[in-house]
Amino acid sequence: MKVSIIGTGYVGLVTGVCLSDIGHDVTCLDINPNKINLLKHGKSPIYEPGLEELMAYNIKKNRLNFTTSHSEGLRDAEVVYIAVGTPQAEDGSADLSYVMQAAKDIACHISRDTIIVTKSTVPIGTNYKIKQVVLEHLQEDVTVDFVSNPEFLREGSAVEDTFNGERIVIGSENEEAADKMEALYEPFRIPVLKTSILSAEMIKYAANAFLATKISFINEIANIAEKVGADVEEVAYGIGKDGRIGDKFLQAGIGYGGSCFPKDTHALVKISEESNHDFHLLKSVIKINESQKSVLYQKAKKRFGSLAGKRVALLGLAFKPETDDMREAASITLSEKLLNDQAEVIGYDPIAIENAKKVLPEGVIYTDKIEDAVKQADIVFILTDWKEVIEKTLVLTCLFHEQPVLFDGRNCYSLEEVQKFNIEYHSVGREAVRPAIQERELTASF
Ligand SMILES: NC(=O)C1=CN([C@@H]2O[C@H](COP(=O)(O)OP(=O)(O)OC[C@H]3O[C@@H](n4cnc5c(N)ncnc54)[C@H](O)[C@@H]3O)[C@@H](O)[C@H]2O)C=CC1
Ligand SMILES: O=C(O)[C@H]1O[C@H](OP(=O)(O)OP(=O)(O)OC[C@H]2O[C@@H](n3ccc(=O)[nH]c3=O)[C@H](O)[C@@H]2O)[C@H](O)[C@@H](O)[C@@H]1O
Repeated sequence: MKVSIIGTGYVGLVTGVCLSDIGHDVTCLDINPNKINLLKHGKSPIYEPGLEELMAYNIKKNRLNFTTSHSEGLRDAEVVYIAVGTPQAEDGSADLSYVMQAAKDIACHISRDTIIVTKSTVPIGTNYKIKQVVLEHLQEDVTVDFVSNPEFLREGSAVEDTFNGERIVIGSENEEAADKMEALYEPFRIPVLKTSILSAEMIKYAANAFLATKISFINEIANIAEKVGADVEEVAYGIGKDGRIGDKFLQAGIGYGGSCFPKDTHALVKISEESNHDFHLLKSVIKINESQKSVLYQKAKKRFGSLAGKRVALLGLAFKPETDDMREAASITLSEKLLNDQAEVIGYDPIAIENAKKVLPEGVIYTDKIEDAVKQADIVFILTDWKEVIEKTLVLTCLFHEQPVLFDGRNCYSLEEVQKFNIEYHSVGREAVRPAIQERELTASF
């Protein structure tokens, strides 16, 4: 099928590349000329495992094109996806200006019967607004159908998730359009769920809100576990074995970040308010997450009193491993707090340093070697569980520091493993581990 995708970000680009890989003729359109220029040269503007290779393969097969031109990008398209950003507006709601602009652009440039598919995460009822805008601006005498097709991929495994998703949601009020979309996705062999447009839009927000709730729930359990002497890793394992609870998204840590959970939870609170409903639960989830981002800072303050003059290494700056996305990363909150306390901050990330420089406060220094970050620091914080960070941090901290103190925001190590090292180790929802000598001194003083 001839498919066009508006917006070549994490969702639009991955969707376009994967649809071309299953044989569709795909054109990706973006208003950012720098992105399109890179893409035309086979370079991905984002770091996403496997994406660049797949892109190169399909460009070569001549079924994947990139353009900034609406007339070129939308002409002859049978299916047009809207995959532009829906960032958080100041009042917490989703900013729909990019979506509505895309809707106008489509209306002005399509030249045949088209299905307009909204992949961007949009508040319930937005597809009707898109329909209104399109019909107002339509230039040709063509038939347009509307489908809500929310996206569930995760950054860092976006290609893998697209090929192996657990469901594809197709919200439509037109059976023929829904069938056509089902046929388009058929080669993926992923179960298709056909719903109303409004339900499809709601499924997306409900899914993200539920996952965010699981994370805040386990983080609260972690905070209590520390106080009562339980171990959150054991607790998560124990409750995750119950099939009704499930073992996923129970990793305690420094809270969720990223481009979606934070903004989508706020947007759903706003949607609820507009429907005269007070979503107490979700408001608490957001509040818990905000305070959870400071957990390592609080622990370090408690341990050292003042952090002034201390150099803190932040290992992992991106909001999660395998991505260069810095949106709502815990490193932002932490570096601000540390610098405010007159601490020095040295940041390391295997991929995200260039993006980090654009958003972290002035004063943060960077290194592209984890060894340097640990060596130059007085205190080490693990913020993102990159494979390299897990593999090297414990050993490097012990190697370079006379009295090593490690604050682990992702519970990368088992306590048994840590006990083999002469290190002071603070993690989330578990007791602190003290070095053997310090432990002996503590016992002797009683
Ligand atoms: N990032 C993710 O993992 C996921 C994102 N989503 C949703 O998908 C949507 C897109 O998210 P991302 O891909 O992260 O956004 P992004 O910010 O990475 O990319 C959006 C792209 O749209 C382009 N754009 C904006 N207006 C345009 C226009 N009028 N014409 C052409 N291009 C235009 C921008 O230049 C940018 O390249 C959002 O609604 C998001 O909530 C859904 C699931 C996963
Ligand atoms: O709508 C979206 O954009 C996407 O949002 C999330 O995907 P993403 O934000 O890319 O990454 P996740 O793996 O969900 O992680 C989000 C954050 O939660 C944190 N997290 C995740 C899982 C967990 O158990 N604990 C935890 O703290 C991660 O460290 C990260 O900061 C959802 O998982 C996707 O299904 C959804 O499509």
